[in-house]
Amino acid sequence: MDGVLRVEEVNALGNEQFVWIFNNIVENYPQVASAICNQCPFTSADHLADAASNYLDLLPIHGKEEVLKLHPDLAGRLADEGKLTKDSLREQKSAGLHNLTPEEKAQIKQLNASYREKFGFPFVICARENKAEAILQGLQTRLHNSHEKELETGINEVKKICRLRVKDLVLS
Ligand SMILES: NC(=O)N[C@H]1NC(=O)NC1=O
Repeated sequence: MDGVLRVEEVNALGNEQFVWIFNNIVENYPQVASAICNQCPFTSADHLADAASNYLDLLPIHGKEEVLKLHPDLAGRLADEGKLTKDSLREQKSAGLHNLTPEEKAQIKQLNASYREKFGFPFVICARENKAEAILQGLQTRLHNSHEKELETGINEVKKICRLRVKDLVLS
């Protein structure tokens, strides 16, 4: 499902339509779409994703933490309850997180809880670029990082997720 709109079509959208279409390029954070819609015309899907990335980079520390907090845990409660956004559901499935063994599931839940307790925001990784095993490995490794390093790493992962979501919506 790569690309539904040509960039010319994106540039012809009104602000409201733009925000409606790109509302979840950052999970549960339509503010990014509102903030970049007046940067039209875009030359490509990557140009639009760059605008979203720049917006995220310019957020103050607290704003970055808030963005991370809007992400559901991987293989967490919302997944168990069928309450993920359709984007997150697809991403988590692509990493094979719906096929974890009970032991792996218990392990990821425990690591997610330790991570959240240490940093105050959830562990975020681009699930489409990783398989379950790499995610578990990443969680274990990243738990040892500093708060500053994880804020930066988490936001970089949000940018990767965002770029792939933009490319789902815009022909590239
Ligand atoms: N916690 C976390 O990383 N969640 C995100 N990752 C991803 O690829 N989609 C998500 O919802």
